[in-house]
Amino acid sequence: MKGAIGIYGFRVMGENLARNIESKGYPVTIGNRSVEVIREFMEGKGKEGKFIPAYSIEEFAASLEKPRKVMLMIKAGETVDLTIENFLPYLEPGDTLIDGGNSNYEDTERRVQYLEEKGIYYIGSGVSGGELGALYGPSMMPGGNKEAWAGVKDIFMAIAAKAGTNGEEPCTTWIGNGGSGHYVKTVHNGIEYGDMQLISEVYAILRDVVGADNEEMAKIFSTWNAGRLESYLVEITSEILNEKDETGEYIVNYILDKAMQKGTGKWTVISALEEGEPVTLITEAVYARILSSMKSERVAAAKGVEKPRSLAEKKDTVDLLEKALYAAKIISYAQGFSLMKAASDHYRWELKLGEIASIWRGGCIIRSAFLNDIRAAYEENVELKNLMVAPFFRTELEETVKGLREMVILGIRNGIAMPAMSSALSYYDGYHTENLPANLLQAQRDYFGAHMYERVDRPEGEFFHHNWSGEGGNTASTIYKV
Ligand SMILES: NC(=O)C1=CN([C@@H]2O[C@H](COP(=O)(O)OP(=O)(O)OC[C@H]3O[C@@H](n4cnc5c(N)ncnc54)[C@H](OP(=O)(O)O)[C@@H]3O)[C@@H](O)[C@H]2O)C=CC1
Ligand SMILES: O=C(CO)[C@H](O)[C@H](O)COP(=O)(O)O
Repeated sequence: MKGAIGIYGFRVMGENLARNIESKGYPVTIGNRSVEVIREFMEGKGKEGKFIPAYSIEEFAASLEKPRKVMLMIKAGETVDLTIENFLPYLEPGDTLIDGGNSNYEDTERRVQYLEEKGIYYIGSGVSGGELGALYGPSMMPGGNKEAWAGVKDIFMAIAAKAGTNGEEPCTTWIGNGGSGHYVKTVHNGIEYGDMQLISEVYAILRDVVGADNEEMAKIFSTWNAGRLESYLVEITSEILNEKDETGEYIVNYILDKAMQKGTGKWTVISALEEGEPVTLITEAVYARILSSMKSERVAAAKGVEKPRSLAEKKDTVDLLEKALYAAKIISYAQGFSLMKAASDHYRWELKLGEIASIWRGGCIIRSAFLNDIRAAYEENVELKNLMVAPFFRTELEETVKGLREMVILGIRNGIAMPAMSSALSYYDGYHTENLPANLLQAQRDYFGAHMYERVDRPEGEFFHHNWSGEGGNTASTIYKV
């Protein structure tokens, strides 16, 4: 028996993905740098299935059907470069290497080109869904060398989560060339950071202002999960809040409030700055994790600082929080999708935003009911500039932004940090403002540095300089961006 595909890297994601593939009838070669993991698996869960254990890279490559398909599920970074080098002596032109980890899209872009020169097809594929997603159906975002897609498409389609009314639409599609698959996964994770921060801010208001207990909060999230906020993250939040340990204590109450991160949120923000896209909510979500990690500084600073108290009526607040969460979520996705559009234009990836919304409906961490509405918005208008101005979302926001405004005010009145919600509101307000105060800012730039400005009574693109102090000359600085 030869492996139809090989999974190299056999921890949380690799093992579960391999079991998923095998359950669909494909024999799978399995390997890992530390081979004990493979031995243990073959003595346990792997005994019965069509798994082909490989205890060296040479054995791994030899056990695969040709042309070979090797999927790496390993730690991102230079580990991937090292592993590619280790595999190269055993691969032949026409073979395909897939990186299913959370790699940086720029690395993937480089690796696609590097391997193309050697005749090896390279796919950088985002895989989302965590442990259970990998096992029962993840969302997968493959991009890279298109010629390789035909060879792996059937396996990807078979193992991906299924969405849609009939549950028959696979949550995977070819994303585009170069590093586009990993780029889309990076933005997915950025949006994931945003969703998690928003939910955490709701939790802070419920816990610290409303005074709701874990059981009540779990019920609130569970009720929301039956409505327009239906999503995996809202669902698991309800379960997390209810979970007790063996002593009967709520586990979440004992978890240290220091958030960690592996880097994909940061990459989203770096890309947003490079593309000139105001992805403020995800940026704040990344900073919120960083601030949370400064636990000892926070503890010291908090001593003796009294929080303002402004109580709120429970029923009204819960209703307003639902609106706030929904509005902020729309705004966050508007930013994320706008970023993907900008990157797509920049890198000429031709990303199909409706399809991306579609494959995020199942399997992945940000799966939610409202991705159906996002898909519909892009189906209606592929050139949509911003989700907030799509007719459906415009109406939804008109109804819910009031809740967001009220909850940000409530947070401010109670000294609760609401970075994601307040940045969402500022973005919404800024985007819907005809006259921003940037005229004054432009005047300041021109005053101190002769950087020039455009005028409201002249066509855009025509630049002016004024000698504000009377002492400067008429020479203006040139217009450019570094
Ligand atoms: N966990 C999750 O929920 C998700 C993870 N991902 C991504 O999938 C990939 C795998 O994730 P996960 O299963 O959590 O595992 P980890 O991210 O913890 O990575 C561990 C794997 O990387 C291998 N590895 C580390 N260093 C090297 C090296 N120098 N050479 C060869 N192999 C090495 C390990 O081998 P060894 O056992 O020998 O140490 C092990 O197989 C990562 O890129 C991750 O970001 C994607 C979606 C969800
Ligand atoms: O890719 C994922 C889900 O889609 C991972 O779970 C992700 O790595 C989590 O990121 P972080 O550790 O930065 O919170």
